[in-house]
Amino acid sequence: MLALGKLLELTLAGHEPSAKIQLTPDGTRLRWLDEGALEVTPPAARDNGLDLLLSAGIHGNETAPIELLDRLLRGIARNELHPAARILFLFGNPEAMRRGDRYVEQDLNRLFSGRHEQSSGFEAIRACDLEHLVVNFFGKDTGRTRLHYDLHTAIRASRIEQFALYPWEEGRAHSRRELERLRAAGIEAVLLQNKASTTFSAYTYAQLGAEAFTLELGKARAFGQNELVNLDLLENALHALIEGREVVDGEPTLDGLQLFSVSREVIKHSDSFQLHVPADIENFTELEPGYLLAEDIADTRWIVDEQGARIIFPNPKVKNGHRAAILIVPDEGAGLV
Ligand SMILES: O=C(O)CCC(=O)N[C@@H](CCC(=O)O)C(=O)O
Ligand SMILES: [Zn+2]
Repeated sequence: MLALGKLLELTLAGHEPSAKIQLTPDGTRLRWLDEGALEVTPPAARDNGLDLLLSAGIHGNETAPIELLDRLLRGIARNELHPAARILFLFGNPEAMRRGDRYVEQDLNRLFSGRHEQSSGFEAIRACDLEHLVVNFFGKDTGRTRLHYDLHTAIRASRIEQFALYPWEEGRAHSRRELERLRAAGIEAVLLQNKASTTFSAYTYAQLGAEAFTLELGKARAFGQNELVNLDLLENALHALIEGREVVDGEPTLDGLQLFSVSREVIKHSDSFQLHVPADIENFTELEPGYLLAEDIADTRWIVDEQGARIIFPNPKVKNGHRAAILIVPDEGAGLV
């Protein structure tokens, strides 16, 4: 296998490869760009016009998606997968990956869309570097199709194990076709966002015009302990995207895909913040109207008043000013186009 196919090994070892460009026997070019960053270019005759950004390790301890990208890249470097798409593979936070931690100094996934300019330190520099890498990858050619999957795992167990978060931009509708593709890739639910955010997928969606998603793929575990997460459908879908084949097999449908929208984000304002849910509560647990969810300084209280409300990402340990939970409600999908 080509040495650049071992991007994960190189990244975990903190090694810069001596040969930065390698060609597979079928003419696919691999180019190492930076720590954890590798561009794949198919031969011109096979290029189908898709620019596919695949990222994982934005949170360093979320290993199942990192291992998935490693398998895809090795498949290409072994000449087993034959790309028709241009692809940028990114391991988001190499230092956090080496430490097995979510982040080093601060959450990288809160620093995009220029938010890094208001900050400093390790993750702020990395967010700026990642933005540059992606801008250069997508380039100025607006005739090509831009697609970004930012792969994650969640901190806690979930009643719906594999789900997507679909970013938001003023005046832009969410795409039914993209959701059909996600359904075929084993995604069971999609959360339609309704406000701007500083995550990586929100950046590529709103600033760079890509179709972009954060994919949550089970519970975060250490390297080599991901056998309980079945990513076969997603892996098949990514093989198809990479090779320029149709992901949806048969008639496209959203049947079985659960849609939600954000009702409220619970923001932690102070050290007095209290979240009144069991420590082991699962994502997508339903909360009854009247439930006192959280309290904070100045008698701030979050009481559930939505029918069919569910909670995701409850985390009272986030820094002040950050999101400590999201309350979501079922969505009919009326705004899809
Ligand atoms: O499990 C948790 O509590 C957090 C999981 C996580 O990191 N989720 C992403 C979602 C990104 C998005 O909103 O698109 C994050 O919070 O960064
Ligand atoms: Zn994550």
